[in-house]
Amino acid sequence: MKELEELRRQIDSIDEKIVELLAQRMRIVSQVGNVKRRLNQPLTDEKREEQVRLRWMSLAQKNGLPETMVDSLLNLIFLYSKIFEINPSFLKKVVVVGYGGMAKSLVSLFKLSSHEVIVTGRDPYKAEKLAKEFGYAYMDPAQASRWGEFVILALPPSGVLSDFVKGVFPHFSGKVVMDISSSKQAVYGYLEKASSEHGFSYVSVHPLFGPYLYPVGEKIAVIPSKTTKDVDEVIEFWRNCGLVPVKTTLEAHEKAMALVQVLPHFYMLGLSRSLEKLRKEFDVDFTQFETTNFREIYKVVKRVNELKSVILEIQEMNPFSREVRKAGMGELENLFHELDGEKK
Ligand SMILES: C=C(O[C@@H]1C=C(C(=O)O)C=C[C@H]1O)C(=O)O
Repeated sequence: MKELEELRRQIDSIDEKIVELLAQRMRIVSQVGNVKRRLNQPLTDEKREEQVRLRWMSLAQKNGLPETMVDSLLNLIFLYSKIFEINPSFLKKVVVVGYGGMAKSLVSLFKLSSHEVIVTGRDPYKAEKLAKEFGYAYMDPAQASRWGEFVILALPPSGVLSDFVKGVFPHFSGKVVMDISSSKQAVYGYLEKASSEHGFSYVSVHPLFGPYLYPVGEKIAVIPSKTTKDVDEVIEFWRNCGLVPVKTTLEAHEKAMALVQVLPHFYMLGLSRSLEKLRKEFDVDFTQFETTNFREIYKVVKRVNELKSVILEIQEMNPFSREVRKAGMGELENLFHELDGEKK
């Protein structure tokens, strides 16, 4: 017991040094950012990253550490370096309307990249609670919208279409307004029209990740509209938050989501139901026998069930849903007959 405690004390003291050194590295990275801005150079320097990587690899080899470990650590360090290099003059006043999982995920990113943030929403208490968690403040929706430069509608489509948001439209004038819905069908045309009536710049975005904290390195789809003034500024903003922006069109986005969300979710819901049905029929607890593949698959099945309301909403709203589900069914049937045929 004593021996374990002593070893853990040593680990704690080393961890302290690692964190201090990382902080020191990030402070210098931030100075590099200043120099690059003065010299008008891009923040990412792939050649330099390659040199750093080679140097780490050789140091790791000398010290008996696996290359894969160095690789993962460096990927993370490079990612965060970009955030620490951010142009302070690029920092934005961001209003987050909403306090759900995705609102929280985005606020955590904004915090990481030092943007100024106000959280607002229909329920002031819930909005204030989220704001305070990250050291930010609440303002009422009208006041917040006048204060902000970027307004993020982190709401489900029903929220975007509500009278609550409609009432705030007049205060969006001159701002950049973004929705984050995964299915754009209901909201895109509506917000585009509102933006031209109320004089705001509308850009639709879709974070391609779930409601997790600090989703650095994940992708975000960016869909300009007729009223989008400066899409490059928006792309730069999301890049500076540590995300990877993917510029696209409404149609390409909906088609891609039909393949990336509608079809896999459809299969997963079907799999979930079949498993439940067969579990009863066979009277067997399959979870005791899970294999490596099954464990991964079942994790997804469970997540899909947890997010069922959002998932059903996407099934309902994506304009290509029916077509994609039909194709999916057809292929399952083909497969069924093929496999049946092989048996005979
Ligand atoms: C810090 C720099 O900026 C970026 C971050 C790097 C790093 O973390 O080592 C390396 C290259 C750049 O992409 C730099 O150019 O030195």
